Amino acid sequence: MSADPSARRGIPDATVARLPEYLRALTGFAERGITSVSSEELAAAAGVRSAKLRKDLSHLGSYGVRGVGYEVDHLAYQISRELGLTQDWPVAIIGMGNLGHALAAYSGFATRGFRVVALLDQDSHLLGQEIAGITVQPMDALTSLAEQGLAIGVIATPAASAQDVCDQLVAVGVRSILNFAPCVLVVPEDVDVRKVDLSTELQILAFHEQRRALAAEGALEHVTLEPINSAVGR
Ligand SMILES: NC(=O)c1ccc[n+]([C@@H]2O[C@H](COP(=O)([O-])OP(=O)(O)OC[C@H]3O[C@@H](n4cnc5c(N)ncnc54)[C@H](O)[C@@H]3O)[C@@H](O)[C@H]2O)c1
Repeated sequence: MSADPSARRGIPDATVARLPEYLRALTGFAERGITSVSSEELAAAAGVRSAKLRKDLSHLGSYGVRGVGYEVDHLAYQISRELGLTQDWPVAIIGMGNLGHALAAYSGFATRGFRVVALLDQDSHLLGQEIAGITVQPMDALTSLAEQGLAIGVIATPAASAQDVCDQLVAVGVRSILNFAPCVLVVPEDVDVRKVDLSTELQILAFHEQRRALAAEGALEHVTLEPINSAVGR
């Protein structure tokens, strides 16, 4: 996914990171039968300031129409195309424990263009089991799966195994990895790794909660309490 259209057109990473949120908001409008939205309405639904939204969307060449706003379906299509979601992305999940089970059963991937094609684990007790209609396979199935086409590998193993699993994915040509294990993965330059870590998010919330409490006690002077979303550039 490194050769995506956004990178070619120089769309800032921060903008790319907000596009899924705009898409989610637009999908919500479409589900309610709303066909056009103002930048203020869309910005509010996505939790960003409208000036930032307009700037983000201008990178896509989408400026809206004065007095009308943005056409919901068209903008959703533009964003989906930019994110590569108009293509089909076959996904393999590795590590079918608690998290792997939950991810496999999550129907939201399919509706966003990510098709879970394989579930893998090294535990012989799990092999052959069916989860969400897909049979769990051993790790050596990776090579033939990659030959059939595998775009993204999701790592849901313990941290101690994650690098090894990552290396196996890279060896069969997978270039996009979503890592849930709490560790840093070492990959070649042309491989993209995204890390999901709920504990980090909780720690950030705890930090802001603590600052709020200290400010309320007057223990922190001259502290401006910014909205927490500013931490991710909203
Ligand atoms: N990112 C998050 O927010 C978040 C949340 C929950 C859990 N986690 C992490 O997700 C991972 C999985 O958590 P869990 O509770 O599902 O664990 P689990 O122990 O229930 O499942 C792990 C699975 O990985 C398999 N496995 C281990 N080594 C393997 C290898 N080399 N190749 C293939 N499969 C292998 C095991 O057989 C097991 O089925 C852990 O690293 C955990 O810390 C992350």
